Amino acid sequence: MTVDVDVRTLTEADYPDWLRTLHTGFLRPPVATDEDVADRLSYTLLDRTLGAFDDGRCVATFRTFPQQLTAVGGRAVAADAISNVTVLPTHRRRGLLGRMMAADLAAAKERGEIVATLIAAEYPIYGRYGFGPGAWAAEWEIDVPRTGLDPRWSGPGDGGRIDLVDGAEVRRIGPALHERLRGRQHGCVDRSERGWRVATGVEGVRAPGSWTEPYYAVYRSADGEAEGLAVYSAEGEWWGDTAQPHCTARVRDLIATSPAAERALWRYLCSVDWITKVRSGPRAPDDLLPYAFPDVRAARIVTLADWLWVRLLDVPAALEGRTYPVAGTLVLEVADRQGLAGGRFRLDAKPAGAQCVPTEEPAELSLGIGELSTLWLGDESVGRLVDLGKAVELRSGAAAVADALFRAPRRAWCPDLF
Ligand SMILES: CC(=O)SCCNC(=O)CCNC(=O)[C@H](O)C(C)(C)COP(=O)(O)OP(=O)(O)OC[C@H]1O[C@@H](n2cnc3c(N)ncnc32)[C@H](O)[C@@H]1OP(=O)(O)O
Repeated sequence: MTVDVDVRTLTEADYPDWLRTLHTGFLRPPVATDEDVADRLSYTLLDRTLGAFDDGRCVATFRTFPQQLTAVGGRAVAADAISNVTVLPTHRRRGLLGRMMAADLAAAKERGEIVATLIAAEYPIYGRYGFGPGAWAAEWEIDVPRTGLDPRWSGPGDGGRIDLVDGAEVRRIGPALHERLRGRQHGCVDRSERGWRVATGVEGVRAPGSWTEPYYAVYRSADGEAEGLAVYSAEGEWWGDTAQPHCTARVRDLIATSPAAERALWRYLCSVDWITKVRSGPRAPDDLLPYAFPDVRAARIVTLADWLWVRLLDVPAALEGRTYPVAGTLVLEVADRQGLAGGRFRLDAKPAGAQCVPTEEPAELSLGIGELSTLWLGDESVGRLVDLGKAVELRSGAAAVADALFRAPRRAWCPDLF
């Protein structure tokens, strides 16, 4: 069935209807209170918010905002961050997402954004639009008694210290700490001031009583510099059948700018009396975490899934925006069904910098824009893509060259959900 549905940007008057549709699409109660509308409008960019309207009623939602995404090597590139994608169940599978996505990606390219990003609700949705999974997330569960850590531990032995602080202190030191992390961890995205206020309960609390104040632990090095932050809550049985407390610490955020701070914060969480389990929240699959314990098997991955999806909109700018561990040259044939970023490109990479330009030279490796987007964040093997039939080696040895160029020493990590 085809319907005459209008896809366009919003006016403020459209917003309550748009918000009810968003809630319905995400299976939340279809109610937009005045407070909810006012709060969300305070940060929503209406000219980057799309709706589909059937006979004047909003039936689909799509919102984007400008974002900075850290490339391999630490440089930030401009991203079009996509969120709030829904289509009402009455209007699904009629191409509305396709129309909104096409309009948005064209607008993002026009604005000069180099990549688009999103966190996918389901794996099969976004590959068709040229996205590829760029950073995976692992959630770990730590069985604290099994770690083999000395239970008498009461703080870092490296001259640093851990202090419990309040939300105001987190708003004071958190942003700078995160900026330093973002400058060294590819896959990270910038956090807004509002994000820190939401994370500390002073903004964005949508239902009375829905906010639970967490604990905030800050690691400071021997010279007093804040190098790490762990935000966690606790839940569980204080006194169960075993006459023992069994509590779980749920990590809402754990960021650090030094390995010492990171290790000390995991150690701290495993030293809190009554805590017998720790849930890590989304971590890089190669997180330091399990090796912080004498018994590495105490930390088990309970979920491992694609997390941050990336879509290159400008291949030369994206490939020049990251670093490469070795020097090498590669001619890539990039297919893009949306016609936004494909073509043949010659990459001249050196550790000091790269040049990428369109070329007529014979291609050495051919692949889709989604596969190149995945490789861009350094988290996939070209050889594996060739074996899967997702990349084709047109010159023998090209996959090995590409692997040497694209792989990063550590895996990408995006600690944020947006
Ligand atoms: C970034 C984020 O916000 S992630 C959140 C995404 N939203 C949700 O998951 C909420 C619930 N789902 C929905 O609202 C909708 O089903 C959406 C947004 C996922 C898809 O919207 P639709 O308008 O139905 O998609 P549309 O008709 O444009 O489909 C385009 C193609 O994607 C496919 N597709 C769409 N959704 C899915 C899915 N969930 N799983 C597999 N394939 C899908 C369609 O079959 C279609 O394939 P085709 O091009 O081969 O025919």
